[in-house]
Amino acid sequence: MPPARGRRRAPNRRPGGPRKTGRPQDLVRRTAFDVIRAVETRDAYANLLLPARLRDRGLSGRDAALATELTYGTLRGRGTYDAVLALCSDRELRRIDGPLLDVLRLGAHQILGTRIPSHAAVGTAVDLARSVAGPGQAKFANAVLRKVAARDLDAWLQIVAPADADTTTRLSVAYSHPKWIVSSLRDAVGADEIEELLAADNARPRVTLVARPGQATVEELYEAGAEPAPYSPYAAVLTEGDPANIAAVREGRAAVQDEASQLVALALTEAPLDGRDELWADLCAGPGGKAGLLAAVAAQRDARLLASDVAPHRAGLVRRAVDDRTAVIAADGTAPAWRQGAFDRVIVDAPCTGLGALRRRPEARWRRGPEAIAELGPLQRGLLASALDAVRPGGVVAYVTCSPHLAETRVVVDDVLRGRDDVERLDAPSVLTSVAHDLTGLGNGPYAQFWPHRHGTDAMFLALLRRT
Ligand SMILES: C[S@@+](CC[C@H](N)C(=O)[O-])C[C@H]1O[C@@H](n2cnc3c(N)ncnc32)[C@H](O)[C@@H]1O
Repeated sequence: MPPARGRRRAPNRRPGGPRKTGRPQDLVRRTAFDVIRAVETRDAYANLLLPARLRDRGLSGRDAALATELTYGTLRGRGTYDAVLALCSDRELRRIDGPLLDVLRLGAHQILGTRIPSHAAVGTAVDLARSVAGPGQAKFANAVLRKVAARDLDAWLQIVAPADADTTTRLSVAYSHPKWIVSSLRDAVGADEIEELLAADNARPRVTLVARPGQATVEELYEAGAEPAPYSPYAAVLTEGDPANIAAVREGRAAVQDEASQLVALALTEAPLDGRDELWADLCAGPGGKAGLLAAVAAQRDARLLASDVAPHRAGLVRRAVDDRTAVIAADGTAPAWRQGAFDRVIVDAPCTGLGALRRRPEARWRRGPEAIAELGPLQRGLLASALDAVRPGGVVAYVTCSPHLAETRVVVDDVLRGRDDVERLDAPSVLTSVAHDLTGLGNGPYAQFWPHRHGTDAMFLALLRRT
């Protein structure tokens, strides 16, 4: 591996914001850095902020792809990179200023997680350190990153995550997940599959589209360059290109939506029901992914959907995803604005830790600790209880989370049902297999659990409950 050389100061470098006339490569790294900082300092979401920054800075094609890879890779690998950096730095990481530490993480990712030659990775990171933290810190960054570059990732992993370490610690460092998440995921998936799951969380997710029935077809998406998706009858996979370049997506007839999200919504529409099937509700609808699909299916069946979310701006986003036949309101699902027993089908896609979507939101793993589980529990139980009251006897409720954590999934459902004798559990895996092609591996029922490593989807949980 060639040694990293000290870089000369680039002409016209300003210590502040990115230079408009800079080399694209500087702008690419600066853009990744700015998004990583915003995630760190103001709880920004990388998947929302990055596309806006790429647009503002005129980055497209390969430059946009590199900025995306650097941003997501650094956020994803932070746990592993911090363990390596801690061994390469004579300062404790917590004593390093936030911006400089983020430059070091970005540099470590380029060195250990990409094919960028080490000397270029170190050099560009040192330039960035000089720009955001000054010349003295650039020297420090150079010294640290040259040590990082002395080994490849496998060699570092043998040091920071040795085979004889305690399993949770080893997996936590090797797969860059906080220990509490490793433990929780192992409780949910089992010891045999935990490594595959953690590895899948670190893989780049495929972009899946939904062709909203009655508005677009998968054939239309194939013609636009998408490919068949394995499970959902309405899904297509986009292997390259920007979804916004597809007319059906631009016109709101199709959308980006994970296949498991599509299937849990479809399962609600197909769960067996006696009698009337006219009025459906989505109690946690924002920003409208599942509501968009439910509204499209409802229109074909002459049913109507009420889509509600407690956050007015999120209810506003739902409005854009549904047709005019759908009523959209901002309301607290635990304090119903509707009469009890009003609906035939209700979905509660409960607010949760999002541990099932770590592929798409890599920063989520660092954002909250295990206390989030306890904080969300009462709300999840309140929303499910309210949904069961909102559905008529014989009607069906889907309880959904984008987390496989047992305390957010089966424990919530079991707790709520323990207090009532008017609910029966339907076999969610059977209903899901009836709406999907070739779907297995969802568990033995009555609940269903999708997994990134088994299905290539988010780890979505589904319970289907019928009022008696
Ligand atoms: C997991 S997201 C829903 C995602 C949505 N179903 C979709 O497919 O796009 C959870 C939503 O619950 C909403 N929420 C949180 N507390 C709520 C409450 N008390 N009543 C209704 N909605 C609530 C949040 O604002 C958030 O939009």
